[in-house]
Amino acid sequence: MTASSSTAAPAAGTPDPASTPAGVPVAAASDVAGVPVSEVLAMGSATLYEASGLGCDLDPAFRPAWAGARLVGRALPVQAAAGDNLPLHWALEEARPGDVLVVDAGGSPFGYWGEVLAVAALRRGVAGLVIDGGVRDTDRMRALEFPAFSTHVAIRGTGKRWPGTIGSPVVLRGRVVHRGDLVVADEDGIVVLPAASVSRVLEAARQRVAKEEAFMRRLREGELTLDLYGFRELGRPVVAEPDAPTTGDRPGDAPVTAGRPGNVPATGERTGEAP
Ligand SMILES: O=C([O-])CC(=O)C(=O)O
Ligand SMILES: [Mg+2]
Repeated sequence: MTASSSTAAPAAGTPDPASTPAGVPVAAASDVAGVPVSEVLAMGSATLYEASGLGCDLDPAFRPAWAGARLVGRALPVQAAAGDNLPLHWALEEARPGDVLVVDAGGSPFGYWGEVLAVAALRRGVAGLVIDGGVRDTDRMRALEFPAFSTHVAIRGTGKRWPGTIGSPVVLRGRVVHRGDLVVADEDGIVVLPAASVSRVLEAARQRVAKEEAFMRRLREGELTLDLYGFRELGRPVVAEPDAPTTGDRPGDAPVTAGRPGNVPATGERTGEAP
């Protein structure tokens, strides 16, 4: 399930230990609970989001710990206290191959996770980490090709006082994540799909990909998105002539060469300008 820009296609098998350049075992699989990993990664989070029709995106504050990180897996929700990563150590025992640890750590800037936990996670087939909190050792995680997504990169260490919860739903910045939801994360963002929606969303995403591929063939031949999508009826902008003079009064003023089209409301119009 782990994948990165340098891992073009996940190895076949569930899990199929491979070896990173660092010599650390990596679990990779061609599918997670029947979901084709390489196809889903190729679709990407944005296509899945659009195809889903669901409010399934996580807050854009979640970013990959290293460029090219991406993952597909089943959510294993973990609740941790601020500045305490004890539940993450327990979660590595609970996790099954193909799981993604989805951790609510309250958004605190601590180094909850790093190289040591990544090595342990890879050995157990964990597909990656999503944490509302901090990670560290990011260059080592890149070398390990362990995909981690977090709201902070932070070096401050954590305590071990509260073992937390594992497997109960967590709320990440307003989105509820249940155990077994499908998590897809890449550089565009993260989607969390309810398990019951996955086959419908994948089929809708396939149709969207096919439609966009057909559109892109036509765009390469010179057609415009305005016509392909039927956007012309939605309104026509005021377009200044390339050599039209500006008013010259204030820097940044747009050239004024045409009137307002009939379907644009007059509210917000600045006074004292040419019609
Ligand atoms: O030690 C920790 O708690 C987090 C960390 O840096 C690692 O896993 O390497
Ligand atoms: Mg460390």
